[in-house]
Amino acid sequence: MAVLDATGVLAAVLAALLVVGPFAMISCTNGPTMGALWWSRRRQSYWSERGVPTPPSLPFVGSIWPVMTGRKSFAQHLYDIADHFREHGYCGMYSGVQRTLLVFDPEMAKQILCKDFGSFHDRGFPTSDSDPLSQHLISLSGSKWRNLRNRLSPTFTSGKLKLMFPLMRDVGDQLNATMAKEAHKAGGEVVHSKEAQKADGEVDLSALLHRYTVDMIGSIAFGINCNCLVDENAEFLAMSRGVFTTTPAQFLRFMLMAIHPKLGSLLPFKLVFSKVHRFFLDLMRSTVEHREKHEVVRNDFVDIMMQARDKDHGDPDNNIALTTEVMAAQGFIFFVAGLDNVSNTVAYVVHRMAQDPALQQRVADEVLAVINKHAGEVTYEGLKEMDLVDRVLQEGLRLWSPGGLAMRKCNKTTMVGDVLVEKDTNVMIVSHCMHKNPAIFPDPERFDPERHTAEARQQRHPYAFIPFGEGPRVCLAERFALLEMKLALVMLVRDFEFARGPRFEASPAVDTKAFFPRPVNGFLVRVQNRG
Ligand code: HEM
Repeated sequence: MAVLDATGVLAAVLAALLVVGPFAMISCTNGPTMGALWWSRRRQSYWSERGVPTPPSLPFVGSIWPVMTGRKSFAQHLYDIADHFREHGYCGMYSGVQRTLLVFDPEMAKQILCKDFGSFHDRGFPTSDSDPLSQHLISLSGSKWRNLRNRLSPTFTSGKLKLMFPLMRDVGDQLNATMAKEAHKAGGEVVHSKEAQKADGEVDLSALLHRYTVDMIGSIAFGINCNCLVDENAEFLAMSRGVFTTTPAQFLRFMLMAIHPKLGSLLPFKLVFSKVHRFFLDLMRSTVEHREKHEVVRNDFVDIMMQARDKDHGDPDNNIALTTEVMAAQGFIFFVAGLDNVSNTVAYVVHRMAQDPALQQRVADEVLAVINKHAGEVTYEGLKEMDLVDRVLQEGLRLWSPGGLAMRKCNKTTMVGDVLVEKDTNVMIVSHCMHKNPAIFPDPERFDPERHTAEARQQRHPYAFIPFGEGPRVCLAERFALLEMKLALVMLVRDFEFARGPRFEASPAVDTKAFFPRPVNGFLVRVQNRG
């Protein structure tokens, strides 16, 4: 979300000055400053007064200074705090003067995400009528969220996924074809002969799989061919990068929102670039017009939204009208939630297998045996039979941790474990911390798909491994994401072998400024034809 560079740091400094500056200026006139400092300190003593451990905090800024200065991503900073208090199962922190409870105990997570969902049904993200792309499932609250979620839930049922699978497989075939070309370009000569392979033959899997996910969401969510796997300069690819890019002004708004939501939403610009904003609105408008005019039925996400729109009625306070803008917001959030998460998890898994030829061979054996059984085809049913493929992806989700946080805002004071969580407290379930807890996953940095057998799952708390969140607000597209990742992995492993090349990084550096984990130099692996 927040990609921060030198200009971003400038914005962070501006944000800090904006918050601290006025008080500093008043300091010349002392009395009010002392009052403001006292007020800030008072708010920041909330957790210690209740015996909840917290990291150190700065007046007005709270515990998020490393994020404001761009030294750490928001998620990484939270992971580090949670790790420090791991034995405790929870801790407090402050964003500005706003209190947040971090939870990394499976039983408390279960209570918040599921048992007491009625007290924690929102994430507390602001939405605004003047910013139509903000009105999506991730941000909406209360009955409007419930109403929309109920109407969009049928998008990814098993029946719908089976209908979509031929479209998905077309994108998978294209991934396979583009991998062959990319490896050839890189000097691998994979298509022709193993012997002809030159010294490097490396391909950046992160970039390639990003193109795959854009094409997949374009096809499934918008019913269009984005052509990113075929054409590196496709417009959609530029737009998808725009989704993850933040200007200093937008970063300023983001930081102000972290300090206080009302401060951020007062600013007169939107969270995403206006060019990107217009692109998604125009795309949804033209797609809907085309379908209405030509009576196209495609059984995809746009169809589901159009059918739901035609049934719109009832109390506007509880109902969200599916205008073209609101539909565009849902398509937009698929782009935010469904690209890097998926592409980098698959890339990470292949990268791990490049370091473990025996595991890679076992995965390939399973893939080839199941494809053989299904008359040489990659089928929906066949993918469901691939147990080891499933487990290596689960292990990738655990270690790469693309969805390491589930956010909630308490809407009704509730006792959680031994902590009284008062209304308006922000709550973050730090699943990443549970996924790396040696008491739950011994030797946690080891890549071991055996952790995900049915027996192993039965032996741990059901909320100890929750890469897609849990409860009524669990990831809407969990089944789709798993199928999409499986398909990509199968299409790669079926025809190619992966190994360490000259630029291989065993532990790739992760971008400290990206919201979702992202490798700074991509995932470079050497590729050759499967012999
Ligand atoms: C590896 C891939 C993915 C991971 C790890 C992931 C993870 C998550 C997590 C942790 C949440 C929050 C759950 C909670 O608060 O309890 C979430 C929510 C969501 N995800 Fe995903 N996700 C993935 C892929 C996708 C894809 C491909 C899409 C869309 C096509 C998507 C759409 C959504 C939506 C719309 C929500 C909000 C649900 C709601 O609030 O009702 N996700 N996801």
